[in-house]
Amino acid sequence: MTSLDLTADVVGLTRALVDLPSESGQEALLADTVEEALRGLAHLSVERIGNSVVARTALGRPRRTLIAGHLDTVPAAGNLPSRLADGSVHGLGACDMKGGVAVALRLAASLPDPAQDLTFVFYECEEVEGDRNGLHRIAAERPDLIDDAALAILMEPSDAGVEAGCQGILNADIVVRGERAHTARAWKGVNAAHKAARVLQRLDDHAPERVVIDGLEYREGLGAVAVRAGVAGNVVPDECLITVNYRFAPNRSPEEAEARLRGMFQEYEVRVAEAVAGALPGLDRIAGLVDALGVRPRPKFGWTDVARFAALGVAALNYGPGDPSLAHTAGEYVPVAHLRECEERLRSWLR
Ligand SMILES: N[C@@H](CCC[C@H](NC(=O)CCC(=O)O)C(=O)O)C(=O)O
Repeated sequence: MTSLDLTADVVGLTRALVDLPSESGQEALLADTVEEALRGLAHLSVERIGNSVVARTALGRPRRTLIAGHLDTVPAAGNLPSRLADGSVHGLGACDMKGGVAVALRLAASLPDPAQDLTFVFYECEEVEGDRNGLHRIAAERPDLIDDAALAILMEPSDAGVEAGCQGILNADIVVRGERAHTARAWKGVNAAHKAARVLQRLDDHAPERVVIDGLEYREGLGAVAVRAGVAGNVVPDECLITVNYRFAPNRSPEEAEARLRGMFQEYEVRVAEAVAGALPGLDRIAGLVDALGVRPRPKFGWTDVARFAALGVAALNYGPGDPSLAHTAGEYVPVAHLRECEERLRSWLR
């Protein structure tokens, strides 16, 4: 098994993490490697839950801060192994979010006597359905490991600035029905794939809302991410499923988001697969760290586990290296300057 040297420079550590592939569901080797490295640090007690690793100090400080990063990545896109070019580390997960994980590991190794107690969480399956998420499992099985923090810092890519709150997600299928027929006598049937064009057009015409909360403008999004139809090459399809992904502002509940989607497609069956709340920015609760970092918070458009911490009553924010708009792209990278800046700023705040 590869060993991680947590005393090494954050750039080398980021590259080592990228070079240990860990698509969602396949994090075991990376989790083993992270666990082994953390167990070598006498000031941390380490627990393993599935393929997630939690490491905590127990110094009796009056306040505890939690720093978390997910170990998984989206599927590879010909972007391995890592490479260092133009002042950035390139490769699968470099931006989302092995750069952030490297910063957190460096902090775990280099702060034996911090001003606050610290909890580090490196977890599995963030990029997939919520019930597979490692933090979901920890919250269900060992809430004591994470619910005593006053603040949680998610090292999600946020351009080395603070992104507050996060938007909710709703995934659903819109079902378009037709009638089967032999394609040689297509006029006897109704082609559901053709009728689906009306749904796609409505989605294309839709102008997503912009919602301002605490001075931050959250941009909603609604679009098709898959279209499925087809019985056989000589059959007029009687069903077409259009899968939509709706990103809704954090002041809407999942129920409200669902009602809005159903209202927009009243004449169709809408099958909701998953609807997860976002998190309000909560700027008053994160002001201490935001002021110390000297940054102006921006809104987080992607869903992150700040929502889970908000539900647990723990104040949380996104602060990590990498441009979030590069997340999930084949060309993702993380600038070396962001890695160094995030590490240094967090270290001086925690020290
Ligand atoms: N359980 C969720 C998981 C999706 C999480 C993912 N988050 C990010 O990509 C954060 C990076 C960013 O945009 O800043 C997402 O928003 O898709 C699910 O249901 O898909």
